[in-house]
Amino acid sequence: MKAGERIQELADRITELRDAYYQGAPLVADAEYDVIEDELRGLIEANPELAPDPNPLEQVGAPAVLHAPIRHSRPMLSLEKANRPEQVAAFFGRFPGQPVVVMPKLDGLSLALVYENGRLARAVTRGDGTTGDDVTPLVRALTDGVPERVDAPGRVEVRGEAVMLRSTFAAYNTAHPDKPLINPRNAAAGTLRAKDPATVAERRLRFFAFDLDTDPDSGESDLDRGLRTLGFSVADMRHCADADAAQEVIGSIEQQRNELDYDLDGAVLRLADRAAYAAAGTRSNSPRGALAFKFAAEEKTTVLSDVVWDVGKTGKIAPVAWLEPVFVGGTTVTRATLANQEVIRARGIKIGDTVLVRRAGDVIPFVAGVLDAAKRTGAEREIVPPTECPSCAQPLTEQGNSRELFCTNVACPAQTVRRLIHWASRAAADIEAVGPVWIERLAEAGILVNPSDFYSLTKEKLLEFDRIGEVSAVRMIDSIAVSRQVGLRRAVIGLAIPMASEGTATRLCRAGFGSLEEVADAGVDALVAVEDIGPKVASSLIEHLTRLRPELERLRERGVSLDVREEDLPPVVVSDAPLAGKTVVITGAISDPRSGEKVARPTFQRLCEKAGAAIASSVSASTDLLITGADVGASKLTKAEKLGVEVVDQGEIWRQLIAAGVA
Ligand SMILES: NC(=O)c1ccc[n+]([C@@H]2O[C@H](COP(=O)([O-])OP(=O)(O)OC[C@H]3O[C@@H](n4cnc5c(N)ncnc54)[C@H](O)[C@@H]3O)[C@@H](O)[C@H]2O)c1
Ligand SMILES: [Zn+2]
Repeated sequence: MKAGERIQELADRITELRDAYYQGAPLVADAEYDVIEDELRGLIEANPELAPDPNPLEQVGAPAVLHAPIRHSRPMLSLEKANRPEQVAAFFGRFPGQPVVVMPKLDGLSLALVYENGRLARAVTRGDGTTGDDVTPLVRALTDGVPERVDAPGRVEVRGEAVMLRSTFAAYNTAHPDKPLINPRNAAAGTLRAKDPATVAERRLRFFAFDLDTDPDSGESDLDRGLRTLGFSVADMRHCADADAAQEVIGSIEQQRNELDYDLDGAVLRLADRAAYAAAGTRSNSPRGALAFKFAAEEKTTVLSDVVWDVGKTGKIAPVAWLEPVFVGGTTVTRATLANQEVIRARGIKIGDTVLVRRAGDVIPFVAGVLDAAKRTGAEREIVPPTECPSCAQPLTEQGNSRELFCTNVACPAQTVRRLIHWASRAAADIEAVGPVWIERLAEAGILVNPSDFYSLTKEKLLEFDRIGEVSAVRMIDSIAVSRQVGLRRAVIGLAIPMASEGTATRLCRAGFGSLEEVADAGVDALVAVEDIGPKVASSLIEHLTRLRPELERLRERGVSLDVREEDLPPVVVSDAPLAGKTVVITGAISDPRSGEKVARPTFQRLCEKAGAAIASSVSASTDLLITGADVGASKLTKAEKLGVEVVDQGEIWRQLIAAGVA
């Protein structure tokens, strides 16, 4: 094909994809759309004379269907993209000596908030960049972080991103299996397209500011400070003196991506000084004073080749998608969850479909839906839920409004294997040397049925199997022996009692229960008296521990400890506790200065607790100390600095712990 034809083809496709995307019904994943833009950009660079007219690469958004059009005071643009360090260096090269901030590129939709004489006058979407939609009532009703008043005279315009938090997105999809949202970005955009705020009341959004327009003679010259002074939550901006520093911050934002409660698709570099940013001017569709560094995609499309119904440790039968391998969220994904039959029905998914796979954060990958149903050939097959257990062939029961399927046969072989694997897992007995494949083999041979059976295994028994040598057999037996010290907390986890979470196990220990038998004998009232344990969790504990009574006896007979372990008890605070009353956050790698050995985070936390500290997981205004180990990420430090939290090196804390006799 000639370049000119290809250029036109790509331009048409981009227009089509943008229209669909900005109407809330994308046809492809963003990463795939970006590939098409990149190809077009490359072709136009090589053949400038063949540039299409109009050139979609010089336009912003799509000519939206506007209900209440408002013209922007200055255009709301797209951003120039980069994905290589040289491009970051080139950006710094263009603005020698100018301070630059690096911040996350939030994946939501941009809004312009206009304040007149201190009052919110309008909230407007980007639209086609020149004209957007007035969405003030929806923003007022649904978006957190948009103050009604700011302390500034005249006209002030604040721009930023409205996002749906991942937690809001997940909670909404759990509560509404019949009408799931595709992803947080699409959900945010859809929310602000609603006709009536009441219909989308559970879809709350959050606004993070990243741009400020005020009377040039007044206010702060630094963007971050200017926005904070007005009372906004600001995209997390970090000042960087040079390209190396910026590249480091970009790396740390990408690394941190999984821990954040919002989607981000890159990092934005921008001149920190407002006047310098304005003076840099714009290109046809992007400001010159900013650059977007793109991260690896968390969503891709691929073909759903089959669906397998998997029996879990509690008997839940969950649909698992088998996918053509796809690189997403930093790994190659071949399996993803489809949640339950309601979700499959609501998303209209069939075998053979091209589906959107999302792998964001630490959540297991899931199939978010079919994007382009027009691509169907007719060869797709319905996904039919089973009527009997794929493992034991017993009839299934349906539970809850998402109609989850359960096999209630306690002797179900698949459940047995899952429960054994769970018992051996890290969070429970941690039988490191006996992996899932071995557990399955031993279960098939009838040697393993209950967790207690691990503890009557012998080296001789293992050596009867094919493909196992003396060394591994000994390793397996040793590993099982060590796991006899499992203790109350991890045993509760390992027994996979429905509704009892890891938190439940921790709280039982801290509430003073001395053993698993004590919990089993406690009665509902005593269990409900424990913090955060409700009547349902309490009765599930009693029901299952009563059923498991003979198993508990067998475990005891075989030398397994079901008593509370010292480390799971509330810490006994030493007298003259050096950290008494302090809320501390620990970050970085910790090691004992006396031996140089690495110390696990929970162990160090425990020492700090004994020294009187309360442990928090993230830095906030109520944090007293940030204790830093080796290799500390920039983000926590910046945050501590901003909030005025004292930062202390681990060396100083170790000195205090040792002096107080804690360590
Ligand atoms: N799937 C599809 O079919 C399809 C179609 C069109 C576009 N898209 C996607 O939409 C995006 C298109 O680019 P675009 O021009 O709309 O946006 P962009 O990627 O060029 O980025 C500009 C936008 O980034 C946002 N942003 C977030 N954090 C920011 C920050 N800290 N500072 C400045 N801006 C920030 C703003 O909303 C701004 O409008 C791409 O990610 C593309 O993949 C997808
Ligand atoms: Zn079964």
